[in-house]
Amino acid sequence: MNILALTHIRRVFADDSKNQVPALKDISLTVDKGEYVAIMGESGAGKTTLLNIIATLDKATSGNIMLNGVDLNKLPEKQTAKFRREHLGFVFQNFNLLDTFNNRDNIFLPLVLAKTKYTVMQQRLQPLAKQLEIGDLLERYPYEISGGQKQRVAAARALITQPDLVLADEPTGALDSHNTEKLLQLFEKVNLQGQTILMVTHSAAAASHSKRTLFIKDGQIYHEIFKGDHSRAEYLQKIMTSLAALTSKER
Ligand SMILES: Nc1ncnc2c1ncn2[C@@H]1O[C@H](COP(=O)(O)OP(=O)(O)OP(=O)(O)O)[C@@H](O)[C@H]1O
Repeated sequence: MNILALTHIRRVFADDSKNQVPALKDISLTVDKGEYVAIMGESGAGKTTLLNIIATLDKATSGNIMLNGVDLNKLPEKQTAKFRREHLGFVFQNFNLLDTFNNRDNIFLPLVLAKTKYTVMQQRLQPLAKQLEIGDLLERYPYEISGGQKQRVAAARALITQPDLVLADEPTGALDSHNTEKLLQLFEKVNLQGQTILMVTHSAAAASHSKRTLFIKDGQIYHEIFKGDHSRAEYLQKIMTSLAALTSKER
């Protein structure tokens, strides 16, 4: 069953001199429930534009987009924030935690906005905090913890609503190798538990934790590869070969 379906999505921006910039030309893709998809491509290929449209932060110029049976083109403007909160989880490169709230309240924020009972919030947090190794950090503030810890708090905030889809934009971009590995292992684990994940990354190593990698070039899907029965090392090799082809001047 697919949770996300994009059909012939185009996004054209008008730049300062009113020139048309076709950021996405004709994107069709589906993501099944329980998939873990990485999106790669050179700078300017259209990855963020694509993520913003899926995140309901931007609207396509044309084409259809369905998320869990909801036509996002028809979602009234007033309902987008609520829809985002209830159906999507976000993990960003720069964490986006609020320094005025402690870590527990940062994690609870989407549930507070959804008027969830405190006991339910606590019940959901307990196993997550254990899995993410942040149990001892909940009373501290974001500015009192490390980057890796911040990203695990942000992951808890994304996962606590049990969203249909987690959207991750360069989630390991600001992390050292140890914390990168830790976060990627966590993503793999929650994906095995059924969480659907879509992750934009510039890192082939990060993409090799996914089950499928999509390559975008000039606003179009250029190629996709599946992990299938390959080992992580073999999958990584395939990703790197595809990336080399993607970035070579002849193509
Ligand atoms: N608001 C905008 N107005 C005009 N052009 C835009 C706008 N946003 C993006 N673009 C253009 O659309 C294209 C795709 O941009 P996008 O940010 O999606 O690329 P990206 O693949 O995410 O790049 P990066 O890896 O550098 O973040 C680029 O040519 C960019 O300059």
